[in-house]
Amino acid sequence: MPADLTKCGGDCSMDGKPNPDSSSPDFLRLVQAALKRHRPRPLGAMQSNCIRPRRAVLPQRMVSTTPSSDVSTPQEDTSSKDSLNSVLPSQNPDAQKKVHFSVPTNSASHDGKPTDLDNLSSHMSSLRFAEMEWVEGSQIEASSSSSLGCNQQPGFDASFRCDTGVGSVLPKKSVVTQDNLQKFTSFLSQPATQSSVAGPSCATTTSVHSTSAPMLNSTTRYSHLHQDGGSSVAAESFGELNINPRRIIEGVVQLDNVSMKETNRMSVDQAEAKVQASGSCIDDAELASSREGNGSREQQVGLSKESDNSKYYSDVGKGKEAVDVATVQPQAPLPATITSSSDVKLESSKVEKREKTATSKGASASRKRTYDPDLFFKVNGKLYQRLGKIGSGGSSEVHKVISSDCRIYALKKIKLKGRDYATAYGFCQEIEYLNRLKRKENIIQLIDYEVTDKALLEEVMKGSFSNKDGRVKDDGCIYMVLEYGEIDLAHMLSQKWKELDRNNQTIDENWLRFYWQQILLAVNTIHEERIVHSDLKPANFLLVKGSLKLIDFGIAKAIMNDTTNIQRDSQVGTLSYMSPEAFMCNETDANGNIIKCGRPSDIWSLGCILYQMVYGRTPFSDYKTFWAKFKVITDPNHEITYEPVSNPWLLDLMKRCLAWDRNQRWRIPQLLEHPFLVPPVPSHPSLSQDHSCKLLQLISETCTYDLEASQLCSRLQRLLSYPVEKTNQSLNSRDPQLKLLSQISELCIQLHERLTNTENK
Ligand SMILES: Nc1ncnc2c1ncn2[C@@H]1O[C@H](COP(=O)(O)OP(=O)(O)OP(=O)(O)O)[C@@H](O)[C@H]1O
Repeated sequence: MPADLTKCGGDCSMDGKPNPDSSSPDFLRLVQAALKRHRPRPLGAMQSNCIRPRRAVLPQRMVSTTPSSDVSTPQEDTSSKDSLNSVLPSQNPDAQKKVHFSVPTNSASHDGKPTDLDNLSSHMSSLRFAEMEWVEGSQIEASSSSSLGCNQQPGFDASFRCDTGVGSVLPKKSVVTQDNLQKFTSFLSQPATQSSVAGPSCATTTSVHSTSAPMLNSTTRYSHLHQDGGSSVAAESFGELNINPRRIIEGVVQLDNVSMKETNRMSVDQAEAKVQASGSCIDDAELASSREGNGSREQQVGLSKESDNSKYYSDVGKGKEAVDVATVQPQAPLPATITSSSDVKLESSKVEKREKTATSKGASASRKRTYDPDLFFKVNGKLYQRLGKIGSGGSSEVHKVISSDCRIYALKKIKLKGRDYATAYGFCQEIEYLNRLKRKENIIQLIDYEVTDKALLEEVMKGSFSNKDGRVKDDGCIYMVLEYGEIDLAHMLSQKWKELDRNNQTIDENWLRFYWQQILLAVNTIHEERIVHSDLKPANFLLVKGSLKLIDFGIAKAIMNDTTNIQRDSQVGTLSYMSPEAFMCNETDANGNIIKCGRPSDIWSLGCILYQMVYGRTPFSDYKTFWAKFKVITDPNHEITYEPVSNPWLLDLMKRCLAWDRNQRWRIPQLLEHPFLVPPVPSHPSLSQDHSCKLLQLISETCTYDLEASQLCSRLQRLLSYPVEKTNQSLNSRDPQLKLLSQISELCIQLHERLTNTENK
């Protein structure tokens, strides 16, 4: 079974029912005991999803406000071409990044039901995954078994309320331990940020370590994020001094064998002298940056005063590493706040000088290790100290890290060695998408990245893909430095439902509205960019500074310019959130059209998320195995069960998203206008005594599920109740009176037609 597939479950035991395959009392006792030892940390703790999904992008155009067929002929705006097209899957059919499972092409009948289960079965077994591994409710087993692809870390809690597709992996320790403290102080004192000779970051990463940064009690101390998304541990205390921490951090050139205190007190001139004396390759441009960044000596003095007060800083700075000159090629452009003013000052001659240095030193020198790889990651010459593992997907490990300027990030490391080029190519596409989504506030921000296999990266960037059959031989890795998310929606939901269960309550509608709207806005952002995510689930929404942001574009796909759909070679997604068409992708439907996935597929996943937010479980959580889910989700006649809810609009909303026919599903702009989010203005209290509106009230009550009729009723109510407010003019003269009457009669006719049509259906 492919490793990715194991993550697809997402169908961990979220509904609290025992997994029949793991119900051995002894086993459960052991697992429970283990979990009890590791209580989750609340906010600030790291999480991980245990069982991962797979998923899809679309070319640039406005999102249609009307649903359109996914099986349709080209409908998209062909004029909008973008760079992503060059790496579209259809152009590179083998480039499917994450192949979870592939349902045989002929295994489904036109109505979507599997007709040749034997074929399907043999196909699936050829992929070497067993049905039992998909048993829903096996979250705990999944968490504790690497065979299920969830490498839960010790010290993490794995308790769930529902099948979020995420292992609740809250790190027991997200702060630097005393043991690591010394190493970290050394890190701060060392020339951790090297000049990346050829990269764009080289001009910006003249390294400088703030000695006054509060020590690494990062979960509690980092107080606000900068624009680049990094959580600045230092920011809080700098703020007190009314000093721009960035300028100071970037301004002080850190030297080896110079204690932190000394460095603090060192003037810019002294720093320059030291740099020159050290024979490092930090050039004038960086020193210029140093000058500019430092602001004033007074600032440094202020800074050192603060650092003097910190017991942590008294014995640091005995760095052993020399300033390292990395020769990493330019890759991700750094965000504005990371790009220092030195960028501007870099003259072309100096850039050339750097490039020469880089070339002469050779590639091997660039990655020469002068740091402890167990403690640090190096990305484009910048060191990041590990603070703890956040989680691991089928393809990656994600770590919480801190940079030398005391910002907290998430670092995603994908090992490429042994992978086929098509898969590796797909991984690189995530970078492509994240670059495309830069500065989109509801998408996690990529701060920096490095692909150690330069040839591969070059191919992705050029959009070519020649080495289709080969495997990555080198010890290649992709490193992505990402904005750090405090908690994901899966864990938030898990905690919320625990709380609700404890107090015997149901979900608070305003809570629901708040997060649902953010979810919609985030997905709208990618849909507007013609990207289909394909793996929407609670675990892929991270809370960053109180806002939900979308992550994991590992299997996202771009919609071609001339279509509304993405082309897939295999089904992708997390089972519990997968749309019927995702299960049947590339099959033929009843009309002989090829079934494709598009934005409606994401809407289905959103429906599953909303359902889970409302009920605490996903719509198909009762169906435990892969086959049971496959059968029920692909059955157009299957009726999803909806328990009663107090707000009929909420029910309506879930149904709009979970319509089996993808053409019936609402698009995001419509969902954003749905009455659940934008409730109709309630009638004025006096209206209840107003007999003229009684009829409308009665009609409203009988057409709860008819959005259009309800809206017509409320418009009529408003016109009748507040005619002046509506017309914005006096009704004393005949003209406005007649105008109003004609408006009312028009609405009455529309309502009449609507109700007649509904009756006749
Ligand atoms: N920026 C981030 N901040 C905090 N946590 C993150 C961040 N990015 C990812 N994570 C966490 O790390 C884990 C793995 O991340 P991600 O889903 O991106 O990996 P992946 O390998 O692409 O997963 P898969 O391939 O299985 O879908 C998840 O639990 C996620 O919550």
